[in-house]
Amino acid sequence: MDQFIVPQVKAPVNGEVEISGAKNAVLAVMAAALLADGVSEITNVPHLKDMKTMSDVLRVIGCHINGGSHVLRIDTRGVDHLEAPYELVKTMRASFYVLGPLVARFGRCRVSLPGGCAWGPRPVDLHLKGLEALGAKITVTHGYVEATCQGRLPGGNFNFPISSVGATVNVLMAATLAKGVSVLQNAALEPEIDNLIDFLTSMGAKIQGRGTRTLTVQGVESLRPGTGVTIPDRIEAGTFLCAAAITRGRVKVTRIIPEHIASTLDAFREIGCKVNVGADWAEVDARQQELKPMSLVTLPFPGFPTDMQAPFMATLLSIPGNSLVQDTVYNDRFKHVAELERLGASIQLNGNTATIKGGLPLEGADIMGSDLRASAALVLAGLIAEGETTISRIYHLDRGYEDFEAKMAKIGATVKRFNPDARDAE
Ligand SMILES: CC(=O)N[C@H]1[C@@H](OP(=O)(O)OP(=O)(O)OC[C@H]2O[C@@H](n3ccc(=O)[nH]c3=O)[C@H](O)[C@@H]2O)O[C@H](CO)[C@@H](O)[C@@H]1O
Ligand SMILES: C=C(OP(=O)(O)O)C(=O)O
Repeated sequence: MDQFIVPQVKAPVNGEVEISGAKNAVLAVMAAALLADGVSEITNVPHLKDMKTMSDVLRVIGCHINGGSHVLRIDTRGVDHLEAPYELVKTMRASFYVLGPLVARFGRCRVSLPGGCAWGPRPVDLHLKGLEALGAKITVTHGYVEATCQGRLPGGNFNFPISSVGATVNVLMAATLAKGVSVLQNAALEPEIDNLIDFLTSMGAKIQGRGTRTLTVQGVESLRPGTGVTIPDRIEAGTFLCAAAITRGRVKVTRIIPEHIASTLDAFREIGCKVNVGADWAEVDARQQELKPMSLVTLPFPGFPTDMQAPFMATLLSIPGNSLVQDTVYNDRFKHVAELERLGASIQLNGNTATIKGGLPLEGADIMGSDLRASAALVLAGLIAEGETTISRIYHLDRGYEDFEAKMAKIGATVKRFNPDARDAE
C-alpha cells in the first residue's frame, strides 16, 4: 500500500494550483446517466479512484464506459443487471446513488447498503424514506435494499427532516421519471446538487427551484442521454489554500467558482489571512501575517463545509491560542485528532467540539489516514512538523485529490509517494 513521506517545508509555500472537477459532483451525474437509454457525456472529470469505483458499479449493471482526457462517456444501452453488489458499494458510499435511477427507470433493483463507515454511522434512512414517499416499495434484507414499483413511480412530496446531499441526489433523480409532480422540501443546497440539476435538465427533466430548498419536479415518461460539465472541486481548492495559511505562504487556486468557497474564504479572513478573489480564482496570502485563533462551526451549504473541517483544523494548529472546531454535520468526524496528536498537537475533544491549543511545535512521526479529508489534514500538518512525517493508508486521499503530489510540488511542497511493499520485495 502506498504511503506519503512529507518533509518539513523549507520555505513557506508559494504558487498557483489549477483545481480539478469535483468528484462529489461527478459521482451523482454518473449515476444519473442510468435514467436514459444511450450515451451520456461528462466533461471536466477528475482522474480519481472514486471515478473508477463508480465506473465499476455501472459496468456491473451493464453500462459501457469510455472517454478521453477528463471526459467520460457512459453508454447505458446494455443495462441488464439491476443490482449493485456489496463488494463495490462497501468501498464507496456514493455507489448507493444507483438506487433512485434504477427503480425509477426499471421498476426494480437491488443495491447493497453502503458499509465500512469512514468515521462513524452514516445512515441512508432518508434516501429510503424519500423514495417511499415517491411510491417505491422498499425492503431491506441480508444487507441489501430492494426497491420496486408497479410501472412508473407515482411521485409524491417529501420534506427532508435534515439537509442531506446524498438523499437529495437519490430522491431527485427518481422523481424525474415519476408519473406525477413531486415536491422535495428542505433539499440540500450544495453546488453539487445544482450541477446534477443542470445535467438532469440536459436530459429533458423538468425541475423548478434550482438553488433553493424546494425542488418541484414534473416527472416525464422518458429522458434522453445528457451532457454535463463538472463544477470545480471546492474542497480541493480549500485544501490547497490551507497549505498557504499553515506555512504562512501564498497560494492562488484557479479555475474555481469563488462563490462555492465563500464560507471557507471567510474563515481564512477571520484568522487574519489576506484573501484576494477574481472571477475564477482566489488567493490566500499569509506571508508576514500574524494569524489568530477562531471558532469554526460546520454547517450545510452555504455554511462552512464539514469536508474542510479536518484540513482547517490542521491549519489552526499553527496559530497560537485556543481555537474551537465544532462539526454539526457529522458529529463524530474526528478520526484525524488522534493522528494529529501523534505529531504533538494538543486537541481536546468533547462531543462534536474540538478545542485546539495552537502554536505548539509539531514533530514528524508515522501516522495513518483514516478517511479522505483526514488524510489531507495529516499532509498539511506534516508540512510544518519538524523532520519527516510518514503517512500510511493514503488510498483514502487518492479517492479525492487528482495529481496531489504534482500540485503540491507546484507550490513548493514535497510530498513523496512510496510503496514499502515494493521496497521490501527488492
Ligand atoms: C459523495 C458525496 O457527495 N459525499 C458528501 C456528502 O455525503 P452524504 O451525502 O453522505 O452526506 P449527507 O449530506 O447525506 O449527510 C448530512 C447529515 O445527514 C445525515 N443523514 C444522511 C442521510 C440519511 O439518510 N440519514 C441521515 O441521517 C448524516 O448522518 C449527516 O449527519 O455530503 C457530506 C456533507 O456535506 C460530505 O461530507 C460528503 O463529502
Ligand atoms: C466524505 C467524502 O466522500 P464520501 O461521502 O464519498 O465518503 C468526501 O468527499 O470528503
